[in-house]
Amino acid sequence: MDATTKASRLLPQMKLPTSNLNTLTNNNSSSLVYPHSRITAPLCKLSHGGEQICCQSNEASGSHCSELNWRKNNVVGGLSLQNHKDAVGKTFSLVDACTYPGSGIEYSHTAEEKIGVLLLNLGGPETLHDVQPFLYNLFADPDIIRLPRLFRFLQRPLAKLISILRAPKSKQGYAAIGGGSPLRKITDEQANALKVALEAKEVPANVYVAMRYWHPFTEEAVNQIKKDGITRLVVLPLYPQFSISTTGSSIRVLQNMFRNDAHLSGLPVAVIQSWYQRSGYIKSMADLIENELANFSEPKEVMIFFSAHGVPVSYIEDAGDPYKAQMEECILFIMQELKARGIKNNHTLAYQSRVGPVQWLKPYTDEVLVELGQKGVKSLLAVPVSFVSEHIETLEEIDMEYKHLALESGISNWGRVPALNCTPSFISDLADAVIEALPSAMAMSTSSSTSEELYDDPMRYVLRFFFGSILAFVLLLSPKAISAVRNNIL
Ligand SMILES: C=CC1=C(C)c2cc3[nH]c(cc4nc(cc5[nH]c(cc1n2)c(C)c5CCC(=O)O)C(CCC(=O)O)=C4C)c(C)c3C=C
Ligand SMILES: [Fe+2]
Repeated sequence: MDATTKASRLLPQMKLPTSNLNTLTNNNSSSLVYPHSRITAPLCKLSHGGEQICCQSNEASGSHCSELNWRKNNVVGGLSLQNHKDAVGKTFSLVDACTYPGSGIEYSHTAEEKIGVLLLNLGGPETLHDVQPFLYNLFADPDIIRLPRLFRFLQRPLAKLISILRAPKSKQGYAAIGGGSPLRKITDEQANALKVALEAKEVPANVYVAMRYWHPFTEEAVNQIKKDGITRLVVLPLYPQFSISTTGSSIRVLQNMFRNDAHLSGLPVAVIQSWYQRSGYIKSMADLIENELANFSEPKEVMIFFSAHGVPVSYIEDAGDPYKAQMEECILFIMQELKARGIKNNHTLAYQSRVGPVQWLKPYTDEVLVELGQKGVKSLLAVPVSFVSEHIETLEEIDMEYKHLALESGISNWGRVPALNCTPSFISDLADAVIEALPSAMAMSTSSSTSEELYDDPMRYVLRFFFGSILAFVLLLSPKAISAVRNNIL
């Protein structure tokens, strides 16, 4: 059987399964311990303006959502529908647990089918010269600095100000890890490995990388997808857990691009929102932890210290970001897997990398490290858990700053689990996630406006930028403001 025929076999030509539990276990995964990825098809699952445009909203709470039932029966007790408020303050909905459309949509595979996989990632500065413009892109994102509607016009001037003020500190960090972020190189390697893994599973696909804040930007990737004539697309964020600030932000950008493009809005797309619950990911993480524990002289005495990237508390409490809940669930699954292997170490979860004056998710990694040292913990294994590549926060913050702090606090044996990067079992599981998502792909429908449109009118933008700049300039000149910013933001 040739590869295209095999791919066509995987893409059902009949009505897609709806409420039959077996349909969910009828995939490549040999284990039934953990549920599969959370998939949205199409991009229109994220709606704006309180307008309910979630194609599966009824199914999510009803009998169509077989994965939900299965999840409930297997540890998780999953959410069926999550309501978040995006940066624009409007509600959008994510169908969280429905794998299949279940709406009687038929799909016929043809030999001309060209499958694309779009990997979403953050991006990082490649040189020290890139640091400030990279930070500007990050802080100009309304999903990263969530200003009230009234102050939205300040977004870009504020981004400029904060990026200039933070750049020296960030540059120090990037200088310490060799003068730039390794993210592009590692993500490209993951993309290549994923392509090879898909080919090995006889599902040939082009794999694209779309970075949110640095090259290759989402626009570049999407243009290439159009040029290549991709006919079915799976969007796969390289973040295991969903956050408004990461996957949510990238999907918002994609939505805007797809909505405004006749070709793209007709392209069948499936979005994998989160995949921390996949057995392949959980087992790969458990493998890494098990390997590192073996390097300690007394492995059973080691505290397993999960360190996740933080988000401001308001994301969880006001905007309904599922990030914290998903993170806790993810840790639970990894620890269950370790227990099943006879590894019963103590563990804890803390949040790192806070920026700015607001409250971030607690407990904070630096504070917990000091407390553990004071309590007499002697051996500690740090496990970065919100990201799957090495990056500044593993290589500099954990390996340098936190290690130093831990040793100073009395923890004498320090270890750190490497990021998954191109670990074969992990890449193979991502390939399975893509294959499982393929039948869900649907064309997006047109939806309502977002904050980006604010900037569509050049005159409005110029006026806002002008007044915003004056305000930022006044702020910049105020010594009080400078010391407040220096103490809190940097
Ligand atoms: C799941 C991962 C991440 C979440 C959630 C997240 C939220 C978030 N981040 C900032 C601010 C910064 N992040 C920076 C770098 C950075 N962030 C992540 C991941 C998440 N961010 C990664 C992987 C990286 C590193 C990229 C690299 O170059 O290697 C930075 C820049 C570095 C620095 O100056 O510390 C900032 C700033 C906010 C405000 C936020 C949630 C609102
Ligand atoms: Fe970050």
